Amino acid sequence: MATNGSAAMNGKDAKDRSRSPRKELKKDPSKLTEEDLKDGFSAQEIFSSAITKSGYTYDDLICLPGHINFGVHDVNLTTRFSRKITLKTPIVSSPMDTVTESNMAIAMALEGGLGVIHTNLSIEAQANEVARVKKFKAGFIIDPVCVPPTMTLEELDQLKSKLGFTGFPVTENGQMGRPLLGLVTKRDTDFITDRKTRLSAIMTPLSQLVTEKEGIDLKQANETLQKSKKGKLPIITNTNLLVALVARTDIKKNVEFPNATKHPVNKELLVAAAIGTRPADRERVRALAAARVDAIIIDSSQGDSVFQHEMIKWIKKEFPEIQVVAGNVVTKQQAKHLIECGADALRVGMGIGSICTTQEVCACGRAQASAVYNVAKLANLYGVPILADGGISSPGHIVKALSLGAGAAMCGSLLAGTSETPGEYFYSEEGKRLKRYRGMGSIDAMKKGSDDRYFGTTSAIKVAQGVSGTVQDKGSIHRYIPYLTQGIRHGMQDIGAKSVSELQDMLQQGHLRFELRSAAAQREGGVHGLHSFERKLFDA
Ligand SMILES: NC(=O)C1=CN([C@@H]2O[C@H](COP(=O)(O)OP(=O)(O)OC[C@H]3O[C@@H](n4cnc5c(N)ncnc54)[C@H](O)[C@@H]3O)[C@@H](O)[C@H]2O)C=CC1
Ligand SMILES: O=c1[nH]c(=O)c2[nH+]cn([C@@H]3O[C@H](COP(=O)(O)O)[C@@H](O)[C@H]3O)c2[nH]1
Ligand SMILES: [K+]
Repeated sequence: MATNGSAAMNGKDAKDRSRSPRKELKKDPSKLTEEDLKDGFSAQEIFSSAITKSGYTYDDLICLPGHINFGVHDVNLTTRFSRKITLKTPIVSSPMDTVTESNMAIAMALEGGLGVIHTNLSIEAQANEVARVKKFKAGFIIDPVCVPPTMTLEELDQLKSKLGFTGFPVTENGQMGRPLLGLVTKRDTDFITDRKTRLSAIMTPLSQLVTEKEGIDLKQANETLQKSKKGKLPIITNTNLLVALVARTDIKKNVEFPNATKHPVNKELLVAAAIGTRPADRERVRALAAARVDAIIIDSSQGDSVFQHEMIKWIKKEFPEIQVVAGNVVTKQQAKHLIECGADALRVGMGIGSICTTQEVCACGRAQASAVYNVAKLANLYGVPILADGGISSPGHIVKALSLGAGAAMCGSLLAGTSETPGEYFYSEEGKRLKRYRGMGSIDAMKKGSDDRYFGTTSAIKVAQGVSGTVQDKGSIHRYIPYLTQGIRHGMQDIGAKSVSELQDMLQQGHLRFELRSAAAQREGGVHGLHSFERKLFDA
């Protein structure tokens, strides 16, 4: 620059320049330096609040493309959830009562992510949800609906029409884990005209059943089913207690889950669960630990409280093998406090979720891209991963969260409405298939359970920090997560990052380039100028 400037003072050059200024500025392309080719801005330049004094969120930004020298399938999404847990899919489902119970946690873990069981349940019920995930074995039904021998065919008919399946184990008292007495299937029941007949009279008794003993694997179970030509195979203990049921129809549709998040030794799926910071939550932690939970998420909108500091230290002392995810935080100072108490990961996001009203009600929070970038930068110094929690409504948002330093994205609304979430589907007036989705700080959710977290049951006024609404049916997690991960892979390929760690190295070295988007640029980036269009998410 300085030499150019002084050259311009030189008489001859000054004359040339006045004649043809463009010629002077043209640079020999063979002499272009890295600096000449730099486009956009590093994250550091964008988020340095001293310059911008603004908070930005995902939609304010766009990632500039890099160079592609690998295929989309070569992109490796393996990432860190916490100090000790890695995931092959960087997606975690929120601890919300319309998002994650055991079915969701099982599906998320099978797809390589992780589910966090919400805490709006009694201690016993929450621990039971965790246990269901830990006991899950692909192809094995670990809690089949059982019936008692005293049940009549009439009652069985009602059960069948409600549940949609036809074969049931008959056990003492009709409970799981009790001695198996027999099995009733269509063959036993179809031609009986007196529907008052009790099952004990028509069931196939245990002595005539093909069964297998506890400990058998799916391959062996499959062989036995094929050899015996039966539809159902009860698995029992040496004393005939029912432990599981294997169904031929399930085996047929049982696919492999190569990305599943499993314990490296015992191969059980991993699962997390949320707790609060009240004294009674220590009892909850004990019950969750007994159910072999792998990670505990301390669920609070403002994690930097003495209550949480004490809880983290207590869990790490009592149950050092359990990973503790602390939060939520949005500033470096909050993050430092929680890391120094022993947090194994941090959850980042305040008031930015789709159902959140915290920023409006409490005036506190932070735009999410700024929160993720700043907290990740600090946490990275300690080797602690962060979860970008909330505000994710597309695979592109997940790419941006990873690009700003997050280990994984925690999603509520994005995953709500899938078939594995709690709650029944219903139809809107226009015929759309919907499920409920609500904030854990909404009046509805508080009424169900989180009540005393707020102001105690005696409090006269409940201030909502969330809303309750509906979302559209998204089908099964087993189709939806592959769509999301394929989208993320395309995004990372465009950026030129073959893995999450490579992406984050690029971030730290300033090689990852971003630009802020004006309001017009954001409009341009969306669908525009059409009379109408239909958005189909994927074709599979
Ligand atoms: N990510 C976000 O932006 C937000 C999330 N939420 C969700 O709503 C739910 C409830 O969140 P919060 O209201 O933040 O729950 P919280 O349990 O952290 O706080 C509720 C109230 O209880 C108090 N409290 C907690 N432990 C205490 C103790 N041991 N002794 C005395 N007082 C204590 C807190 O100071 C606060 O006033 C969570 O599921 C959370 O994820 C709610 C608001 C915002
Ligand atoms: O302000 C809030 N009031 C609430 O009632 C509430 N409930 C959940 N959350 C947080 O929102 C995240 C899910 O957000 P998304 O739907 O955008 O994925 C979740 O993961 C939570 O962090 C709440 N925030
Ligand atoms: K919000």
